[in-house]
Amino acid sequence: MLKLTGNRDVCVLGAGVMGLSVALQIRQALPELNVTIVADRFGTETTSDGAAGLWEPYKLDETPANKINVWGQETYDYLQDLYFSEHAAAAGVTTVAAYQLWSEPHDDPPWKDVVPHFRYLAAKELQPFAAAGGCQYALGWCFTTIICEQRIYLPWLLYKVLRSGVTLQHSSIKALSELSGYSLVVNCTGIGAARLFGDTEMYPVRGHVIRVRAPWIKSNYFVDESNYIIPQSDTVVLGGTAQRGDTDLQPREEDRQHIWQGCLRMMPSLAQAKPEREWVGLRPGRKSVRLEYEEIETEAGKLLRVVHNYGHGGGGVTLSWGCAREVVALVQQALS
Ligand SMILES: Cc1cc2nc3c(=O)[nH]c(=O)nc-3n(C[C@H](O)[C@H](O)[C@H](O)COP(=O)(O)OP(=O)(O)OC[C@H]3O[C@@H](n4cnc5c(N)ncnc54)[C@H](O)[C@@H]3O)c2cc1C
Repeated sequence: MLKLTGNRDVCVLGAGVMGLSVALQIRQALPELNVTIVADRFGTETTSDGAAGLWEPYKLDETPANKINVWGQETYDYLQDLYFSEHAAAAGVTTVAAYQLWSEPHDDPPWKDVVPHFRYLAAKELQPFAAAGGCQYALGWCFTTIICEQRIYLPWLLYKVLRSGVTLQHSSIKALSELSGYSLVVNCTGIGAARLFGDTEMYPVRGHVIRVRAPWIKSNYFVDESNYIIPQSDTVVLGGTAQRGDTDLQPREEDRQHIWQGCLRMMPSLAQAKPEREWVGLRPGRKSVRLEYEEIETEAGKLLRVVHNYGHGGGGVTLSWGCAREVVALVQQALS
């Protein structure tokens, strides 16, 4: 039991994969707290909803490898447990073989011991990819990873959040003084943190994906962090772009061409795939993920206790459960 020094009301600001994971874990670990999720976007309007949900620490810049490995491992283990549970289908969690190919020599990924079955591809295994694309690959590796399909997982998670007693409030926060009624705020605003918290270290990383019908594609493929193929239950996600500082949410023809041509080179059978829809989202880029406690003086001169949890770039799903666990520890410390 927490010995509370203030009221029991905690606000989780944001309803993407981070906000929902945090809200649920606070209620599970600290049931004496009242939790309200405040957000101006829920469900399909969030960045999280557009993500394919592949476990892979992507575009995390200078976030220390040891942090990524701890948060990533905890999330991997949690998702793997879900996969082996009766909830796998309802939660949209599955496992896939992942193949990553590099045209130039490349360092090992720092997270290679987090995933099972990591190994380098032999020359004869690279050969079919090279033949399909009419190119040479210097290196490739494969491993088993998890897809946590966000369009299925987020509604499932929201249901669990509501069942745990969390309240939802649909509003857009313009000033931190609007939150001063809470004993603590967990900041899970993603790209929104730049404006609301004046974080100048944040930058958007624009991502364009195309979803196609190609039910014969069952594995994940990645080339040079440039093009990727991620199977989902109903479609296959083809990517992608990673344009730093670009906030244009409209799909562009040159990106469409880059995605199609790049993915076709990897997997020529995609020429038979039927395009379904496309989407552009902004990854919440930051030099390093921000997960820490801060006391902020609001515009109205009041002290606001905040636990920050944002800036997860292209790996928010991958780190979600592990980050939420660390948030809970910080909340407990701050309120004790
Ligand atoms: C094309 C693309 C593909 C991706 N694929 C993957 C993938 O396969 N695997 C992976 O791990 N990651 C992937 N990502 C990254 C992942 O989507 C993000 O890291 C993750 O969604 C961030 O989650 P979040 O909850 O922090 O932010 P969001 O989902 O953006 O949620 C932010 C929440 O904060 C709320 N908010 C913000 N400001 C305010 C305010 N002032 N007042 C009220 N509410 C506010 C918003 O309404 C929203 O509810 C991908 C991203 C893109 C763009």
